[in-house]
Amino acid sequence: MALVEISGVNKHFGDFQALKDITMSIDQGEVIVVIGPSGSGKSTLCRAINRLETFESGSITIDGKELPEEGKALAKLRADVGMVFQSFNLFAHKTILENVTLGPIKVRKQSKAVAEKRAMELLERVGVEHQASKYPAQLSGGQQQRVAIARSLAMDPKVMLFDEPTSALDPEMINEVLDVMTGLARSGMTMVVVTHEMGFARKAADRVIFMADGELVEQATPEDFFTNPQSARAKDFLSKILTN
Ligand SMILES: Nc1ncnc2c1ncn2[C@@H]1O[C@H](COP(=O)(O)OP(=O)(O)OP(=O)(O)O)[C@@H](O)[C@H]1O
Repeated sequence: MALVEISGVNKHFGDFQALKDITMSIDQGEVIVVIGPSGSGKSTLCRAINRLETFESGSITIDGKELPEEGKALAKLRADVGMVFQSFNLFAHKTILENVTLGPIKVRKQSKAVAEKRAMELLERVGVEHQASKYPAQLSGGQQQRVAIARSLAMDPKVMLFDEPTSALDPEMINEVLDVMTGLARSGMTMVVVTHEMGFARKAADRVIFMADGELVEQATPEDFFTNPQSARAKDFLSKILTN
């Protein structure tokens, strides 16, 4: 069975249909990169996977379990699904180390010593271990986003969702975050990444999902998608981003 099963998902904002009958599955260890024009529903799909967005019909299961709509079960599910946003969403009044240990201590009931040891390993993995005692505002955007990745990893998620993780970064910081994500992809983490970074899609994706107008239009390996897109909409999208 696939780790994530998305089946017939429909989502409206008022009269506007943002997701149209989305069906797809994600295997353990698979890296999915979701691309498509602005407003095509990529973020909405990503957010539906951990119920930051509700949807009217269809189902999403993670590890065979249907997503609960609210309450403790939903909190547990969210702990299993790491999410990294465009805005880093770190706690401003907590140190970097506290940002990473908070979830494991509160939700996973780890001791402070265990949580701190693991947090330091993760901060080292993303290259910001020397910043552990600082506060988020003292770090660059790229460093803060790497802390956000470490914070998600500290919860030992089954799947990691990234919603345009480099869009808010200055150009020189984009690669340092993408390098961390590429390492994570190669380590076997199951990942769904919404991004406009086509280089990352080519390098790290097992499968590219192309969305347009709320539909899942195409899915293929990056090599097939970028060299031989099938639909007119994908060809049009690629011709625009290649000429920009
Ligand atoms: N909370 C909301 N209320 C109303 N409309 C919304 C809301 N969130 C998203 N939408 C609309 O749904 C559509 C899909 O939005 P979504 O953010 O999923 O697109 P996207 O493909 O991620 O776009 P981008 O690449 O620009 O981030 C857009 O037309 C957007 O305006």
